Amino acid sequence: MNLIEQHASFGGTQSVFRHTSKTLNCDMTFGIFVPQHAEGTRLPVIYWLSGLTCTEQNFVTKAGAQAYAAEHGVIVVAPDTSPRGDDVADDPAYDLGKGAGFYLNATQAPWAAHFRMYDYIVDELPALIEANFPVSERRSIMGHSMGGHGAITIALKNPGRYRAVSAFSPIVAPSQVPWGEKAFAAYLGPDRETWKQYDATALLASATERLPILIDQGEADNFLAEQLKPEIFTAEAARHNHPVTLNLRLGYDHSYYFIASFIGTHIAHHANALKA
Ligand SMILES: N[C@@H](CCC(=O)N[C@@H](CSC=O)C(=O)NCC(=O)O)C(=O)O
Repeated sequence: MNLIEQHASFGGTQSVFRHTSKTLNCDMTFGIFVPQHAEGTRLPVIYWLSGLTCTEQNFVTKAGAQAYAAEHGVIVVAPDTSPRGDDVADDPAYDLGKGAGFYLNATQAPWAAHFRMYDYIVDELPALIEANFPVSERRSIMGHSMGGHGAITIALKNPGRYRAVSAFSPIVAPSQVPWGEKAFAAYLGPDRETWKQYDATALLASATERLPILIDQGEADNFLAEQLKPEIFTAEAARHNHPVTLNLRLGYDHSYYFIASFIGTHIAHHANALKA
């Protein structure tokens, strides 16, 4: 692991590291905020998953999470959104290939060689963090848009692994919206049955843990009607008695201005669950 940058922030440190990922078969970067803490203590950790076109930098520099993580004494890890490098397959469009890993394990050429973001986020990255930073086994997960899809699906597929899950403007029904249909067809192939394993709405029926899901959604979000459709998810959650809180925020769009406005309430929500 190599340190790329480090800054003092709210009494703690915001760093970016690079490491070689065996899962993704390439070098990856991630951001990590570690609050001030007593020597020898281990802190709970929140994993943040970013959206389309992002690297770790978008969250680290725009969300304003450090102040709240410092206040609550939680570590926050923000990985990149896809494998990177010259030999990694890509597409000219912003919603496929690099920057658009969709937090799944691709099965189709040319993607399958590197695009295994599901295994990276669930297994390799936490193992790396737990071996090198003062984290406890109390972990939670949150994300934005494509990263909200990642956070919710990963929590639903891994009962007992996360103590809280939340999302900003998540893609909750990828099999039913253009972003998801395009990415899932490319990464997983045309058989829609295989898509269900990464579709939050489809996963609700078989979930074995009813971990409450907190969602904040901007009402003025340009992607709301075509790509996000939270009403599909809340209706299915109600059918399965899965607790979902959907806060519709008047006037807010899809941007990090929205995330920064409510990241404090999400980190407080996670901290409560992580410390309970
Ligand atoms: N470039 C695209 C839209 C890209 C975009 O809005 N990306 C969002 C996430 S969207 C869902 O995953 C984002 O977080 N961007 C980074 C940022 O710093 O705002 C277009 O123009 O349509």
